[in-house]
Amino acid sequence: MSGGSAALQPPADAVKPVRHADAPAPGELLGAHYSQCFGCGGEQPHGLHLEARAGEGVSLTAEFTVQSAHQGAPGLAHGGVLTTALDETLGSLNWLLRTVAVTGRLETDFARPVPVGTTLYLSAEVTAVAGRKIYSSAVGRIDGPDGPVAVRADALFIEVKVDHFIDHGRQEEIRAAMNDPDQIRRARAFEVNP
Ligand SMILES: CCCCCCCCCCCC(=O)SCCNC(=O)CCNC(=O)[C@H](O)C(C)(C)COP(=O)(O)OP(=O)(O)OC[C@H]1O[C@@H](n2cnc3c(N)ncnc32)[C@H](O)[C@@H]1OP(=O)(O)O
Repeated sequence: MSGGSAALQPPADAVKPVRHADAPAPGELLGAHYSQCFGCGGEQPHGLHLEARAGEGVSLTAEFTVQSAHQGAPGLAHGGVLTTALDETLGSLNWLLRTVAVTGRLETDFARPVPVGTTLYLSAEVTAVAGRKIYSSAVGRIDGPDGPVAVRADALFIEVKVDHFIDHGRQEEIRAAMNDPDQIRRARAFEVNP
């Protein structure tokens, strides 16, 4: 992990993250937080369909296979798509804290090109928490979970209230998500602390 710029260094009063008592058990799939999410949703034909699995502590692993719709250069993944995979993986960590948070800052290093058809093996952890600020890091490897690092990222997520989404999201989608009779799906669409 690269450590990131000064803005991504936790302050002196930062504390270790605490896994929520009801966080999914290590090894459990987290599932999509929202079916229309470009990162993890099942109803986005060209989305990443990223699958995240809880790890120990406040960590997780995730996988995503690069499709032809994800190209930048011929036969290679677009860098922004790889950053999306990192963002989604890092964002999923907040479910283990049961905290509603959005990405404030995300810094990505691209270490190797990633060909179409490649599965990216991601691992991520929350490193520190300071008030509303959640610091986390992720790496993505190719050729297997222990293969060479292709991408890495450091991020700062900022805790927000659910109103953040209700105030800023398009009403059509907000209404549909809030009307979902599945309580867990409804909660997870907004990463609500139940
Ligand atoms: C349906 C979805 C499901 C939820 C998502 C779950 C699945 C994951 C999906 C991937 C995640 C995403 O892509 S989320 C979507 C992309 N992100 C966004 O749309 C966020 C857009 N930005 C914002 O709405 C806002 O800027 C906020 C909420 C991030 C911050 O605004 P605020 O609430 O007014 O807070 P503010 O006072 O400015 O900042 C609080 C503290 O954080 C620091 N801070 C704030 N921004 C930064 C920054 N970029 N770099 C460094 N530090 C920062 C401030 O200095 C301050 O530190 P101090 O003074 O306290 O020390």
